[in-house]
Amino acid sequence: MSAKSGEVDVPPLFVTKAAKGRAAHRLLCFTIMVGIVLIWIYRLGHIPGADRPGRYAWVGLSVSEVLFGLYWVITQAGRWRVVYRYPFRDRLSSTRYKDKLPGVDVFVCTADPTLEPPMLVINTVLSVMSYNYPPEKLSVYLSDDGCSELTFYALLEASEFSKYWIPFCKKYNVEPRAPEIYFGQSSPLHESDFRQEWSQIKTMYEDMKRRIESAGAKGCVPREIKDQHKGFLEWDSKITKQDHQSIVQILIDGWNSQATDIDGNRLPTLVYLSREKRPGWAHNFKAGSMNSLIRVSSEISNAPIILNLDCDMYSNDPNAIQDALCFFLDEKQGQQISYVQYPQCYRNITENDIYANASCATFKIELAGLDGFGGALYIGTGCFHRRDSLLGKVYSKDHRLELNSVEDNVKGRTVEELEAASKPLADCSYENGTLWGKEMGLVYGYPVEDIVTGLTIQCRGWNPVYYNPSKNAFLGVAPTTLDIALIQFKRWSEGMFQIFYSKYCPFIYGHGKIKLGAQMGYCIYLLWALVSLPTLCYTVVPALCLVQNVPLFPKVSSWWFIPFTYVFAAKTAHSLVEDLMCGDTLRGWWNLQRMWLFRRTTSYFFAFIDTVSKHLGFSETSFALTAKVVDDEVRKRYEKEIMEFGSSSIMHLMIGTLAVLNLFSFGYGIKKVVFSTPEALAELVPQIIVSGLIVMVNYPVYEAFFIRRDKGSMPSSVMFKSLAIASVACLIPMY
Ligand SMILES: O=c1ccn([C@@H]2O[C@H](COP(=O)(O)OP(=O)(O)O[C@H]3O[C@H](CO)[C@@H](O)[C@H](O)[C@H]3O)[C@@H](O)[C@H]2O)c(=O)[nH]1
Ligand SMILES: [Mn+2]
Repeated sequence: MSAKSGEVDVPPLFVTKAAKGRAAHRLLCFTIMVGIVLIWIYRLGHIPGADRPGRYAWVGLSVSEVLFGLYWVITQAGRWRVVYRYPFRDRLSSTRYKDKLPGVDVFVCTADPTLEPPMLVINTVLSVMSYNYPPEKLSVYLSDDGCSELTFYALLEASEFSKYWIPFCKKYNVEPRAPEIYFGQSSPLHESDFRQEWSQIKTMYEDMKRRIESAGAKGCVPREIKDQHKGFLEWDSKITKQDHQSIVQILIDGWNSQATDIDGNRLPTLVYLSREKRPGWAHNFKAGSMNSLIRVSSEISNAPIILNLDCDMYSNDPNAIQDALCFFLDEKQGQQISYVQYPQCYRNITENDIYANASCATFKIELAGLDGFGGALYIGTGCFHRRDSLLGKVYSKDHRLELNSVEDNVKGRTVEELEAASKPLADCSYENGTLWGKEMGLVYGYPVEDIVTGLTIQCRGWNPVYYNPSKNAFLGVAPTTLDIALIQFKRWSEGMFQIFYSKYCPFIYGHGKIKLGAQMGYCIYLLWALVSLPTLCYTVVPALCLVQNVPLFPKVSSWWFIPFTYVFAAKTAHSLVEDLMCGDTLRGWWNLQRMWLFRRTTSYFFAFIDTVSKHLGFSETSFALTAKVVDDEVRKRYEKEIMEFGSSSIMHLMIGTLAVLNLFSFGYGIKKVVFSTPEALAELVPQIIVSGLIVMVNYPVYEAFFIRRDKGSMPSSVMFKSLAIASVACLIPMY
């Protein structure tokens, strides 16, 4: 910067670099595109005459291939301009920024003490309370949509335990700072002060865990404990999850110099919130809870930076705040940055990731690709926000980060005064007639509140950042059964398709506000539900036509066979190489292919159906919470990477039926190979290959049908239904 402008030239706090190999990748894309166009030309030029069978099937496949091709073009937005971000944490620690560190409010959301056990929740809370960050600038808020006395009790215990845990963490620099994980990982070898303290803290932790879990088993908090804190008075006999007043309890008043740990150091502020719920009031799921958190925290600490976490996402890096601040505080580019999104990584991924939860390529490449177009997604957790942009402010040049401290904001008020002042902000009626949920805070009406909110923030002129550090900053819990995994994807794909169908459709809403690449990038996800249709067509039609000897592809010996083979091989090889480069195993990649098929034919398809039925007014938006705990037997199977089919859900029926159908057609194909002339065979070979591939991918389904006998195998009712539906389908003539 020139001396004229009066600013000093300072080294940047972060840099952005383009990924390597862009030219080679673009060349590959080009060849694939040529192949896709050739396929379209072939389809158009070879439609069977009205007198030949398979005309409709042909049209179906053609439409599918056009949709696949267009969708493929859209997905290129995630790979065209990949960029990586590199913050310089060390530069931030220079004296230049010492007194410029902003306050940080951490929001943790929980919604159900059974699906999200209090111990899990407080581990997350403890991990963020012990960040290497000045405690007087750090406040942690827990929003409990479950309004559970047990969760409150656990948080109260955690506030006591933190007085020992935080100094222990900082003194010995232990990691990670979620005690459950830490104590489960290692133990000090040598006799030392450290070891002694380690055992003390561990015992203390286990005692606390026992108390909390026994209260959980009884379903209530013991009387003698309840008498120790005024907060329990809120839970009278009438309270239920769906019907209760606002509860705000400040458990640690971090601005008070008396609130210290056992070594006399200040503690971060800790607040419990359960917003009001009343029958008949829409509570807008997580978005509603986040908006209450924004308001309540503004009354208490009002930090300019907000970190938003799901209750299962513990902090794995005690210095993560510093990294994120490098982006916000950078002199030149920081002003415009609205949020810094981290990838959603999991702690419980097995070696070959049977349910493909890790999505390496998505997190390592695609999201970084969207960032290249200025379209970094907000994915709901692991995200640092600027309070102002989250509140709905439009970006402007003279915007600055208010560096107020908790103390300034509290203005000498007592804990009771603050609680009383913030409760009304969490009441149902508070938002009436305001812009909350529309132009302020998180957007209401979509089960993926995060994606749509991120989009609106970008359209207001802000520039978010996607940052994927080599050391995971947060680790959550991934689904451990097929059903849970598919239901999660159903919620996502449904929510995203609803956005596509709304006024927020990126091509319309984002037009002229964000780059075309970013608009397309959003649609990679928003169109998930729609790609279920061509995928279903491809898994059903070639198989049905095969059993009736109706050819749908060019002969193997024809030139036209080449583009089909090339597009398939190039895309497959590309995804394999990409996945292996991202650190996945070969089996992991194979599992991903299976989950790709399962998700598209179940989650996305049912999401599509539900979206349409909602559009017609048959049903309402819901939010199916992802369970974070399963019973021991199920967990063991997950750890052994055995697929869990043990329920007769519609998802399983769909998967089973498609698997059986392709097994039939593949069997029929093999019979043909053995008994027919090469002439009669040549036309059907491509379909035999398609069915063969589907059969290979579906191997665990047959195993669950015919071989396995454990509780995670497919219920026999599902098997009989699948067999029946597939057999009937094979008898329908194809015209
Ligand atoms: O009414 C609700 C429902 C959910 N939650 C919380 O929202 C978080 C996410 O719910 P979860 O069931 O774990 O969903 P996931 O499928 O893991 O969520 C992903 O997708 C969601 C959008 O569908 C985002 O909100 C999440 O941040 C993102 O992690 C959890 O902490 C819940 O406690 C609430 O606070 N209130
Ligand atoms: Mn989750």
